[in-house]
This record gives sequence, C-alpha cells and structure tokens, in this order.
Amino acid sequence: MLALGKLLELTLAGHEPAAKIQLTPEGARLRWLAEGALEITPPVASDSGLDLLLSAGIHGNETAPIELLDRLLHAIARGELKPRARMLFLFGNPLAIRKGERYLEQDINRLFNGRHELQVGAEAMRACELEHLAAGFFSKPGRTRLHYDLHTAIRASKIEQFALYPWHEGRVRSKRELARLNAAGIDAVLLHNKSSTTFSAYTYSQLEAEAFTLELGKARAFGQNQQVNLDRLEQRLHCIIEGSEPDVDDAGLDGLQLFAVAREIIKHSDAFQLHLPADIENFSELPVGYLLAEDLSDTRWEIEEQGARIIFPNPRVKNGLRAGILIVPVDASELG
Ligand SMILES: O=C(O)CCC(=O)N[C@@H](CCC(=O)O)C(=O)O
Ligand SMILES: [Zn+2]
Repeated sequence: MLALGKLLELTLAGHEPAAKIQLTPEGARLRWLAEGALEITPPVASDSGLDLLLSAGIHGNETAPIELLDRLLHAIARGELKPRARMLFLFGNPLAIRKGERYLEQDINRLFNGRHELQVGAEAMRACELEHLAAGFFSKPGRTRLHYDLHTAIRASKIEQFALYPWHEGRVRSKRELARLNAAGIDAVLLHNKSSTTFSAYTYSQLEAEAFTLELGKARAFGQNQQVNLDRLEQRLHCIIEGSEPDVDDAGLDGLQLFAVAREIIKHSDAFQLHLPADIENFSELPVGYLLAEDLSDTRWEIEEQGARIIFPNPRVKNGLRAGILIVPVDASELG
C-alpha cells in the first residue's frame, strides 16, 4: 500500500511524510498538503468532473467517520478503489483526535465563516487552515462540488443517521442531493434557516459546494464502533468516487423525513438550566407548554410549536453557544 494512504497513522503520530506525492499503478496522484490533509487527483482521461471533499474528526472524539475515511484511503492506496473524482480528505482537528476529545480549547465547528479571525489559539488557526485548504480545493471552475462533513453525536438518537443542510440567501436546496443521501442510508434531513459557523456552512455559503453535516450514530472511541453501521454510506461513497453511481433523481425522496429549525436554544449565562432527562435521545418530542430551559433575567424557553423535537441538547456548552435545537417536521414543498 502507498505510504500516503496511511494518512490517519501519520496524523495520529504527528508525522510529516518524507515523500509528499505518490502515484497509484492506475495513475491517480496522492498529494499530502498539510497535517491531516490529502488531495487525490484521478488520471485526466478518467476524471468524472466531481470535486469531493470528505472531512471527519472536526470533533476529535467522533471516531467512526474517521475510521470510514481511513478505510476509503486504504482502498485507494491499495488500488482496490479507483478514483474518478478529485478528492480532498481532511482530518479536522488532529490535536483533539490524538487526545480523543471533542475539542481542546474551542469547538472548531463554531469557528468557520471567518469566526476564527476573532479568536486565538491552535483551533482557531486550524479552522483558518481548513478554510484555505477547502477554498484551494474548490477553486477550479466548471466542476461539481460536494462536501460531506462526517460526525457522530454525543447522545443516542431516535433517528440514527441524519444530515444537516446549511442555509444561504438565494440558494435553492438540491432535491437530487437529498435523494442521494436517502440512497446512502440517511433517514432524515434538517434544514437550517440561517447562516452559521460550521464547516459545511462555510463550504456551502462561500465555496458554492453542495455541503452537508452528516450525523452517523453515537460517538465512541477508536475500535468501538461496531454499532455504527456505515455500510450504505460507504457503498454509495465507493460509487461516487468511482463514478459508477446508479442514477438518483428528484423522485428518490420516499421515506426521507424533513425537519426545519424552529428555534436555536442559546445558553447566555452560567445560570442556564435545561429541563431534560440526562439520557434524552435526539429527536425526542416535546409537548406544547413544556418548560425546556431557563436562564438569567427570567428568560424562559417554553415549547410553542406543534410536533417540536429536540436535537443536540447540551447544557455544558460555553456561554453564548447553542445548547440545543428545536425542530419541527416539514414536507418537501419547503424545499422550494
Ligand atoms: O451531539 C451533539 O450534541 C453535537 C453533535 C454535533 O457536533 N453536531 C454538529 C452539527 C453541525 C451543524 O449544525 O451542521 C455541531 O454541533 O457542530
Ligand atoms: Zn461532531
């Protein structure tokens, strides 16, 4: 196997490879760009015209997606998977991955879309570097741009595998991309309704990629991801990479559940209290009238929306950050 296929090993060890460029026997070029960053260029004659960015480890303890990218890279470096797409593999937060932590000082997924410029520290610098790597990768005109930022969630979920679709003024949601996700085993998509500071929001709004955060199960340590079944996503990625994907069309949305953000719950102070059981699952329904949270100055978050559900409830985030999202079901007409 080509040594650059061992990007995860290099990243875990903090090693810079001596040889930065290697070729597979079929002529695909692997190029190490920076820590945790590898570009793959297919031979010109077989290039499908797709630029595919796959990132994982933006949160360092979310290891199942890191293992998935590692398997894909090994397959490419062994010549078993023959890329026809240009690709960029990124392991987002190497420092946190090495420690098995979500982040060290700052959550990188709150530092994109330029927010890193207002911060100091290693994670702000890494967010800046990731933006540059993604911008360089998606700079070629006339190509199709797709970014999947792969995550796992802190808690269990009533819907195990779901996607979050960023928002940008004037952009129309792609039904074809939703059908593709459906075919990849994603059961639900949450439509954001404002800009944000996540990696997928950056590539969607600034780099004109189709971009999604994918939540693929519950976060566990390396080697303990047997319960996270990534088979359908992995098969679909093989097809996308090899340019052999069965047709997906707008009609393929059957069974895909859609939700929209109703409200983001922001923690303003140390007095913030979230009134939910510690083991509540993502997508749990909350009845109208339920007192969800309280904060300073008599701030009360009471459920007003019919069919509201909670995702990512987390009272331990830093003040000023999102401590949960209230979502409501919507139908496909909301896609525009
Ligand atoms: O499980 C949790 O509480 C958080 C899971 C997580 O990291 N989710 C992403 C979602 C990003 C998005 O909104 O696209 C995050 O919060 O960064
Ligand atoms: Zn995450």
